[in-house]
Amino acid sequence: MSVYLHDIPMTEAQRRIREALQEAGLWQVLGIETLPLSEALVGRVTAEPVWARLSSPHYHSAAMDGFALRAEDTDGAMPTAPVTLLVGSHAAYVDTGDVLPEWANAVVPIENVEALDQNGRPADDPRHPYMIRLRAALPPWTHVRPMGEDIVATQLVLPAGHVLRPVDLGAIAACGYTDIAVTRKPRVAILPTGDELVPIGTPVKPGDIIEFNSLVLAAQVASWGGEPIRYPITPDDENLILERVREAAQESDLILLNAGSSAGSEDYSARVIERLGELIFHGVAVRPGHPVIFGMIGRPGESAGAKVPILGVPGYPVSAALTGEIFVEPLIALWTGRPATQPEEVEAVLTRKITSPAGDEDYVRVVIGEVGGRTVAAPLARGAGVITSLVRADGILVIPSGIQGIEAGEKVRVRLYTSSRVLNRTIFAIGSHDMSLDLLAQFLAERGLRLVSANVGSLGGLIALRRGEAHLAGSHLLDPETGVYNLRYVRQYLPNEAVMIVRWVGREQGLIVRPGNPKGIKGLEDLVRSDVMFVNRQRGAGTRVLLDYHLGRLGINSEAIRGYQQEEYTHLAVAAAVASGRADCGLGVTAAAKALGLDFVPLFQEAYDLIIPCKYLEDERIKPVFDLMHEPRFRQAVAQLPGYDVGQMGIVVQGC
Ligand SMILES: Nc1nc2c(c(=O)[nH]1)N[C@H]1C(S)=C(S)[C@@H](COP(=O)(O)OP(=O)(O)OC[C@H]3O[C@@H](n4cnc5c(N)ncnc54)[C@H](O)[C@@H]3O)O[C@H]1N2
Ligand code: MOO
Repeated sequence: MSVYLHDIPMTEAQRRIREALQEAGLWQVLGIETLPLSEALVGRVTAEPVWARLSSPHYHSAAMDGFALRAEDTDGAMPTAPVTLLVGSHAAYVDTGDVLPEWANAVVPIENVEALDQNGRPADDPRHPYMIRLRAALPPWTHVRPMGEDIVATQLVLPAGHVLRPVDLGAIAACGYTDIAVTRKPRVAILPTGDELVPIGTPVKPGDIIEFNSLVLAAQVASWGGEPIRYPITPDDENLILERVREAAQESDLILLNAGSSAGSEDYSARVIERLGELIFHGVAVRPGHPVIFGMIGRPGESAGAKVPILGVPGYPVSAALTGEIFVEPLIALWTGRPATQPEEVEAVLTRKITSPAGDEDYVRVVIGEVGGRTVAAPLARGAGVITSLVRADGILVIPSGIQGIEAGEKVRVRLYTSSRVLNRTIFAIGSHDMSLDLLAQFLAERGLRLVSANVGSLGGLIALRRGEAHLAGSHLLDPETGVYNLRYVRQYLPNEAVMIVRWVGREQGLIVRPGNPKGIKGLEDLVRSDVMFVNRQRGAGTRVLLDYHLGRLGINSEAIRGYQQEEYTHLAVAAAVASGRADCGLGVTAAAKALGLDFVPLFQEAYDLIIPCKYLEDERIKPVFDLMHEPRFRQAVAQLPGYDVGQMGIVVQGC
């Protein structure tokens, strides 16, 4: 039977991995080594319990600088009836940590005694007086650290399977050890493959992909307690890949063969594994990451039984990173003898409907906020190539394989990447994205706050506010009848919610044209020229509304515009259409033209407002947003963005 790209359920994949490793004698800790405590052992796992050899302290020790004495000798001491003790026979000076004299059982701090000379006058050297006078009695063992206060010899200090932290090393040394038995770090070979890959730092041309999966996988392996070995890029050549894998099998405990896992003409991973050993599965019903491969190959130069597990890690960066989390982390946990990581989970309300492929376990990246007493989760981009979806993610929502989707408003469980404490310091914005919000996020971070934004367009933002799922929404919806921004839409979509509309920025919209503006395009009037090809935004986009509004005012019939029907979904996609020559111009923001080195014909200033429910105006998280609107340093930073105007920032369009 061919196992080639046939998805099996996750539990079946886990079972096959376990059985293959059990058979190879690898379903256990890989090895134990005894290392000096002076080596960097933080993150290593104890291989055996640590039983104290010594007590700590291992003698009765003074806990204060002062005088050791017998507590009984101070009985009856009072402010009006002091007790005097002779130094030498009844009291002895000690520093903190000194051995307590055999005969003593308490220490009085030096500042609590009168140090006197033979004549009862203050002594010249208070540490070596003739006698001391006390005006309070001391109970026995006052200011003494008795032997074993910290650790009693024979006591369990740390169990086996414990991940060492800096403080643990101190306790181990204190209880009499110089070295410790820890589990061996699994060596994980990481082999990036692909003709299109170029090393980090190489100037790129179209088709080149900066090789970074090996960087991510290596960092994951190191952070989980393994020892990564990164190999150079191997081109898409079956024999070269085979040679590299063979080489890696000699020096590693696990091989991660990256990319070439799917069904493309140059996807060799499965074949290479078959040639070197046994292909155990190819395809698991998880998204992203479904073409993952697992096999066992022989270890060259060793007995026939010696095997090395190999994972074919899918090439798409999100798939690669998640494959690390799902498959590699538990193996490193097993081999190092620690429990697998159990992420903290929260229950959250989903802000947007998501669909999921039937039969697959689906890993949806989400951002999370605490809004109006509820925890809400907004899904991020789903593409397996969108590494920033993992960078931005606060957690992962796993949709089980039997479920084909989840409706907005349903409760879901999310595995957290971000600590739940941080979520309380998060402002959750849903709506139209604007670059100035990225700056706002930076300035808020200086104040210990996090701004998380989910970009769903202006209208989507108003709907999120209506459902109580955001603290604020950015919006730039023009009313074609009045030429006023946002007001009418807010009344229409939020009839029962008191909200403030505050002007945030003015943004320049204009025509994105090729460098040097070869067609001499000056305004919307030029769109009807027979030699001009236009590219449009999709219906419902704020920019499309703006275009139609101005065409109407100028009396231009959209049917006369060549390319009016060509629709793109983002500013950057419009710019890309112009850059490639598919269109001569399109309406968009300055920044999109700049990003692709294009020219820009400024036409209109549009308003981008923040819509904030009145009930959040007093929220500790929202106040700094208003402070920043008036802070010169912030206004200046926004004004420096190309095509931005902050002249009206902070003006209240509709108050509470
Ligand atoms: N006919 C099918 N095609 C694909 C399937 C399928 O089931 N049938 N699955 C898709 C899925 S899902 C994934 S995931 C990918 C897996 O692809 P491969 O493992 O074969 O990897 P490539 O095609 O070589 O690369 C995919 C993508 O990732 C980039 N990449 C690869 N390595 C690196 C690296 N080290 N650093 C950064 N980026 C990397 C590569 O350039 C590609 O853009 O297959 C789908 N196709
Ligand atoms: O399922 Mo593929 O693994 O990322 O998109």
